[in-house]
Amino acid sequence: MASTAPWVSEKPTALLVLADGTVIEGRGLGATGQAVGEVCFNTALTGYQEILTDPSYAGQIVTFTFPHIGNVGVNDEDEESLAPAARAGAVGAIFKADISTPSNYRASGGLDEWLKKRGIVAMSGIDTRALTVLLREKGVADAVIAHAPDGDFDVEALKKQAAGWSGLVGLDLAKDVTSGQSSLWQETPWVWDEGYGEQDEPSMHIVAVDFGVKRNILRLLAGLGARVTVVPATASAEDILALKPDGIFLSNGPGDPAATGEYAVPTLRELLKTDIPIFGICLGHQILALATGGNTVKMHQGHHGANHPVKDHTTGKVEIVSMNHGFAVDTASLPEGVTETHVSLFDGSNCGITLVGKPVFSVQHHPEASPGSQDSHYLFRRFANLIRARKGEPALAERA
Ligand SMILES: NC(=O)CC[C@H](N)C(=O)O
Repeated sequence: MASTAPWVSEKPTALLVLADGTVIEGRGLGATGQAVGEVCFNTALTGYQEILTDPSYAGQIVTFTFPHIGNVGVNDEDEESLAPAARAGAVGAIFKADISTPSNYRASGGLDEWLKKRGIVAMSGIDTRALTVLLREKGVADAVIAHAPDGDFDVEALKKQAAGWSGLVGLDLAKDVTSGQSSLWQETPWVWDEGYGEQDEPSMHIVAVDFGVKRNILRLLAGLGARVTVVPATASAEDILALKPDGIFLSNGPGDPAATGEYAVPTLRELLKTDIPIFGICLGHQILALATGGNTVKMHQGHHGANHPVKDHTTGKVEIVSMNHGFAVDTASLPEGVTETHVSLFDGSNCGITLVGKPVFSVQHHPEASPGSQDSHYLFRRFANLIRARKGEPALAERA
């Protein structure tokens, strides 16, 4: 099937080629060349820069259901990835409307230039509603997004490339985006130095295992009054414990949790033998579930948005959250001693667990709210309270 959007009358300068041979034409934006990845749709109305720089999107091409993306430009603070390289984040982006001139007091530049600089291949002028319907019906798709300003494409080669890609199942991508593990950036361990939030003197030490950590998570951990040391995804339990943490944080990250779990699960099982509080988000949640003996499964279309309802069974409250995951913890696989704490009200899938009698819990969604509502910020205070309880300090109010 070839589909040309009615408003594209010129020669297409970008193609999205799905593994099943579907070819969708549009206007090229951002980096030229091509990128292979899994196409998913994100329903957030805001936060496109946070979304595109979320390292959990490595290996993925994001199509935005909101039609007008780019109108507030880009700035340095909204960058979620700590690594400057393109591969620490989405590899491709799909928009309905062309990018307009940025209009916002925070903007330091335009989205198109930024996409180019970051190496993200993008396209506009396509019917993103039709593409979303297709992804909802058939599930997320392996694809190639290609941008050639002269409009010359070898469509057959692109089809072959899309069909030949392995897909995300079985892929450990955390090792590619974690700090210290690649030539991307930082030596590890390193200490977060963008401020301690509310207090000058840190009162606790949190070691964050970086599977592709987002900047706003580190900001919020520091905001608890913590000194935060970041270690690579492959850090051993010995390395982590040598840092004498008061709490251990397991970050979000890209790829298949079972693949990353091959090295992360044995480490975590060692850490679970201690009484140190542990908090996991997204990939960190999935790895915790795997460490307890549970399973993860690939989802049909995943959850990607900033408007998902999740229920916290421990309080009975519903929170509106940011989501970005394509794998999920299989609730039925959770062993005795693991309690489900949160559930998605969209499809009933698992969104949180706690280990009975242990100061250990994790959630599937993104309580750092980047982008998205701040309903789940209380989870950071819940973590701080576990650490404070172990130190004999009084609890903070969970909800501000
Ligand atoms: N945001 C995340 O950490 C995503 C976790 C995992 N890569 C998934 O897609 O389910």
